[in-house]
Amino acid sequence: MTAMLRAAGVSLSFGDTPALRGADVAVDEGEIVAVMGPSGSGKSTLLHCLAGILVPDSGEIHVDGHRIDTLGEAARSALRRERFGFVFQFGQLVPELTAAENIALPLLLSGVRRAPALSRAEGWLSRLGLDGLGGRRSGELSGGQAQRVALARALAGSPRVVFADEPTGSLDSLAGEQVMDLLVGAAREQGTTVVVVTHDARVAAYADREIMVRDGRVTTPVGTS
Ligand SMILES: Nc1ncnc2c1ncn2[C@@H]1O[C@H](COP(=O)(O)OP(=O)(O)OP(=O)(O)O)[C@@H](O)[C@H]1O
Repeated sequence: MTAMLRAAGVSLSFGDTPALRGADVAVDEGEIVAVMGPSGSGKSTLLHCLAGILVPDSGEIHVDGHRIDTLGEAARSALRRERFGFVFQFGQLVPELTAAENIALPLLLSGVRRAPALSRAEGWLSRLGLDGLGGRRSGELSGGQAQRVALARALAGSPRVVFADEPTGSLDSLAGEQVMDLLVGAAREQGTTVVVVTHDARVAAYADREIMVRDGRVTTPVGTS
């Protein structure tokens, strides 16, 4: 079976700082993988390479069997828009837009008309327990609510892969659990592949598999094969 995501011998430095040093990883379609490891070990950099945000200095990145690190910025940006969803630690909602408009934004950017995009956004709001909050702006939402809106925005376009970087890092444990329940539930239902960077063992427990990044390389955690 072709891996949905594959990094082979990926190295990347920021100036003199090596962030990745020959990282290898493969993630199957529909798999939920937690990326763990010490601070500064290269987890976010690996996620950004797999997602086509950063281009490695050497090595290869393949998505669904196609090499992407050789593509130009426009093609990688189209790939991200069409196939990937993103959730970051601090939601990163557009403050000028309402919750519903934030969720609808990627749909609008991919050519869905405003009315159906907003109606799909409302469907996600209801599914995530946010009925009635569609008209609020991000400053009028709690952290947990805003993060659920960010999750809906990531999922609304039915992406093949969701990349989440510390998605619960700014939340208390109850709100964090809600976000992970919703992310994992939706991913399982839609067969979405999920890569989640986390320091939190409770978040990693939602994953099918944990990978450990140390000193810019992927290692397998002790005690697993
Ligand atoms: N934009 C950047 N410019 C310069 N150095 C960077 C940049 N991004 C990351 N680094 C460096 O690359 C290394 C890996 O960073 P990365 O953010 O991937 O680690 P991480 O494992 O995700 O860390 P954390 O768990 O603290 O978020 C670190 O030494 C970091 O300081």
